[in-house]
Amino acid sequence: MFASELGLGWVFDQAFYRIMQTTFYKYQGTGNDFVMIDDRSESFDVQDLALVTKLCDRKFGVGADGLILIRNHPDFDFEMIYFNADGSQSMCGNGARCAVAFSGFLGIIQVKTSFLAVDGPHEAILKDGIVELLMINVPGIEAKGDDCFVNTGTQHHVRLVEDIQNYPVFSEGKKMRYHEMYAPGGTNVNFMEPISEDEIFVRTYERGVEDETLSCGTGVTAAAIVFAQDKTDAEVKIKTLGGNLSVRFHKNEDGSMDNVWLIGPATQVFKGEIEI
Ligand SMILES: N[C@@H](CCC[C@H](N)C(=O)O)C(=O)O
Repeated sequence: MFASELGLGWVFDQAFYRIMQTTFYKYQGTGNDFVMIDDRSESFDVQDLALVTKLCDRKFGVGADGLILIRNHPDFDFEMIYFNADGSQSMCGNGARCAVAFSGFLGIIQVKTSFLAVDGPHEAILKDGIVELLMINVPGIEAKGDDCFVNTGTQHHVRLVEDIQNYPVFSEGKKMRYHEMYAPGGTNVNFMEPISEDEIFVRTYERGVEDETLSCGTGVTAAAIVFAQDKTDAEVKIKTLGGNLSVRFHKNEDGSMDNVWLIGPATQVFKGEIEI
């Protein structure tokens, strides 16, 4: 209802309307796209999952694979709060790279940053539109039949396949995403094919989007770790449907990984106003 309907007049209508407006930005990292909101005022209601799903809806909202809030934190440059398109929360590698680029745009950070995400603290370097993101340490690779499972801040099943361009990512991904061994939370599902001795192609079915996305940062990190598991210091190039990324890591004697870096572009696409 407008204020004028309450007899308060046009001036109050304008004030009331402005209060409802929030600026958002759209970012993409190798085609994984996000609604990005500077929420340092903490005015976004994080309990309002219907609003998150509405904003991410590609027909009725802005349209995105996820929504990210940037908030202040006493011990870090900023905190990233990430929601999948269905309102669930997790770590997001491409989202974190976009959050770093957005924080640079907002003037919160310059080149180096340390910020907090749901899986813990991260460091990153922002230079010429490329974000190098330090991921959490990875405890190791678990065998899952012929496939593998790796936690790179969130859950990832990884399968080696042939002819990846024609692989049924949606149907096979959906099967593993809901497989009983991952119940009740489920998992993201990645399919990878080696291109050369240091390059792979990766396609991902993403939990929370419930579809294949053009790229998944934590997913390609998991795939790179499986691919180069025999190396002590690895550098893997990755092609996705949405562009190119790279991952480097150090493998310890106990099978764990540290110094895990995800590297690639993060780009602002447009800016708009929404009523929330
Ligand atoms: N696209 C993300 C992964 C998002 C998290 C995932 N959907 C989950 O529920 O774990 C990325 O770039 O890492």
